[in-house]
Amino acid sequence: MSGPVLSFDGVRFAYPGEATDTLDLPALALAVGERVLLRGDSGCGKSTLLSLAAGVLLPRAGRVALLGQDWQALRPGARDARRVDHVGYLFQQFNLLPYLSVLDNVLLPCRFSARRAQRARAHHASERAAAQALLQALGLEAALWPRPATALSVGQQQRVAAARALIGEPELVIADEPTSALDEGRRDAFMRLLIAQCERVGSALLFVSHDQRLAQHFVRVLDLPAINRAGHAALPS
Ligand SMILES: Nc1ncnc2c1ncn2[C@@H]1O[C@H](COP(=O)(O)OP(=O)(O)OP(=O)(O)O)[C@@H](O)[C@H]1O
Repeated sequence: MSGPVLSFDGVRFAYPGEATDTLDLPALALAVGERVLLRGDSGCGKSTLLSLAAGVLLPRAGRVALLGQDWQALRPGARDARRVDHVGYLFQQFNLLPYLSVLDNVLLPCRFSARRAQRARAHHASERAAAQALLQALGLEAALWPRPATALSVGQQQRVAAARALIGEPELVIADEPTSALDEGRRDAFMRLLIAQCERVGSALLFVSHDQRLAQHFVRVLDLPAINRAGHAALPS
C-alpha cells in the first residue's frame, strides 16, 4: 500500500438541520503507520471528524477515503464490513460488552471480520493466543482474562479496549479521548503502551484529545480549529 491510510479532500460536513458546516477541511492525510494527535477545545468537531474518518458519517461535499476507497461509494453494509476489517476504534467510554469476559471482548473484531481473524492468526497459534499476547503486552495479567469486562478498574478496562482495537492489526486505529478518565501517571503509561503496540502491528493512529499534555507522545500534532475553515459561512440553500 503506497498511498495514505486515510485522506480527506475538500471535505464539508453539516449536521442535518444545521445552518453552517461543522467541518470544512481542504486536505488531511495519514500515512501508513503514522501517528497523529488531533486536538482542539470541546465542541470544535473532533468526534465528528473521527466519525467521518470511520465512514460512520458521510460528507455533504468532498471525499473521505480509507486505503484509497471512498466511503461514500460503498453501500451501508459494505461500509460496516470495511470498517471492522480495517479500523480499530477506541472510545472514550470504552464500550466494552459487560456480559462478555475480558478475552471475549478483545476477540469481538475477529468474530465480525474474517480478515481481522486471519491477521490475528498470522503470528499466533490462534485468535485467542493473539488476544492473550495483546492483553499481556498491555499489562493485564491472566487472572483477569475470564472476568466480566466491567469487573475491572477503569484503567484496566481501557487497556482491554485498546487490545480490542488492535487485534488483527487494523491499518488504522482511531482513539477518541480514551485517557480522559485517567490520572497523569496512568495516562502516560497507557500512551506509551498504546503507541508501542501500534508501532509493533504497523497501525496508523489518529488520536483525539483536548489535553495539551499528550502532545509529547506524538511527532505530528494538528490543531483542529487551525485547519477547519467551517463555522462562519451559511450553507447554500
Ligand atoms: N448529532 C448532532 N447533531 C447536531 N449537532 C451536533 C451533533 N453532534 C455534534 N454536534 C455539534 O457539532 C459540533 C462538534 O461536535 P463534536 O462532538 O464533533 O465536538 P468535539 O470536539 O468532539 O467535542 P468534545 O471534545 O466535547 O467531545 C458541536 O457544536 C456539537 O454540538
